[in-house]
Amino acid sequence: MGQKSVNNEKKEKYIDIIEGASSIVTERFLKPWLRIKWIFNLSRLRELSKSYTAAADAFYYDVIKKRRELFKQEKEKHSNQSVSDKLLGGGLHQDDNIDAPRVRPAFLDTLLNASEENANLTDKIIKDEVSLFMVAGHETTAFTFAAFLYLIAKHPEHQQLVVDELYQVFGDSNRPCTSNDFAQLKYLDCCIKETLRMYTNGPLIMRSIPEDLKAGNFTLPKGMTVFLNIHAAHHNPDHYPDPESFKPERFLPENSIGRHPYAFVPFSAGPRNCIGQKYAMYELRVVLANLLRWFQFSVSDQSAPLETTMLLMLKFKNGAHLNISRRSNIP
Ligand code: HEM
Repeated sequence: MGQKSVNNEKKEKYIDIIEGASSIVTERFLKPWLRIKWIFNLSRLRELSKSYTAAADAFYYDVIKKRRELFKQEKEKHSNQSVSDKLLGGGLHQDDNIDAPRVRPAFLDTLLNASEENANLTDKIIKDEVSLFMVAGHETTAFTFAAFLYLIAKHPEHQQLVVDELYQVFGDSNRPCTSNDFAQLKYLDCCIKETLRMYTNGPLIMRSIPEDLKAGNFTLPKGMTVFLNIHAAHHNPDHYPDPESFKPERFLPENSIGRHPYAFVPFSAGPRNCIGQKYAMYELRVVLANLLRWFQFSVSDQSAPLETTMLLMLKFKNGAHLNISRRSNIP
């Protein structure tokens, strides 16, 4: 959002708010009668939900206010130049190289800039967008990083294959990984995909049906809300034999021939799929490539179970505990 990181106290408060709000959404997932408005309003969750929403809104409005102030200051400083040119780095195009060292506009800056010309883009709308992106963009990638590192730590033979691949691409150089390297990082990609399959962060999504829909022998009536179980699709032995095992090689091109296009949908599919998919994959590849070049990951106890829980999204109950050491071959 173009913000320097907030202090720890604020960060912890924000995490508490999001976890509290997520637990209410999860409870309404699991107890469908709580999705009936008047029943929900009679429950203890209503007041709790209102207080979380108020606290979260205050946090987001504060982020927007501070950024808007900066916008104003910049405008006054460079009154004969467009604010966006100064604050956003200027002259950006969709197809600019993402690795180029020029300043790219933060998402919030783009919205603030647009709101200067369009009064319909109110702070409330901006707040809704900021909150959606903060929640959808943080937890998801953080969880996937943790799951990947856990799996790779538990399976040193696969970790070695990724490290060998990285060595082939980077050798002893310490230049950073960029999108130009992605085509050569095939096994890393397989491991990321296998992580997204095994630990699908959004295991259940919901859709409202706009018209009667035939599904096998059933007709689902128009207006019904259905759950789509992505976790189940990702663990279907017809598509993924031995589904509970970590086998990144399933995603090698030669082993993916004939797999149903919707058998792997960690970012969902269709018009409301994940808008951050491309960015998330970019972030995962760059960060994980760099981490594995410098550090080695292992687990102390191979047999220790890794418990997960659902709090709107999938989470580790007690974290994923890893041993990390520097690689000896660092130039
Ligand atoms: C590993 C990382 C990620 C995973 C697994 C993931 C997964 C998903 C899934 C499954 C959905 C669809 C939910 C549905 O169909 O109801 C979704 C939606 C969304 N994601 Fe992601 N996501 C990730 C990263 C990100 C990032 C980094 C951003 C933003 C920078 C982001 C922004 C969004 C937004 C805004 C939506 C809502 C789109 C809409 O409703 O039209 N996601 N994500």
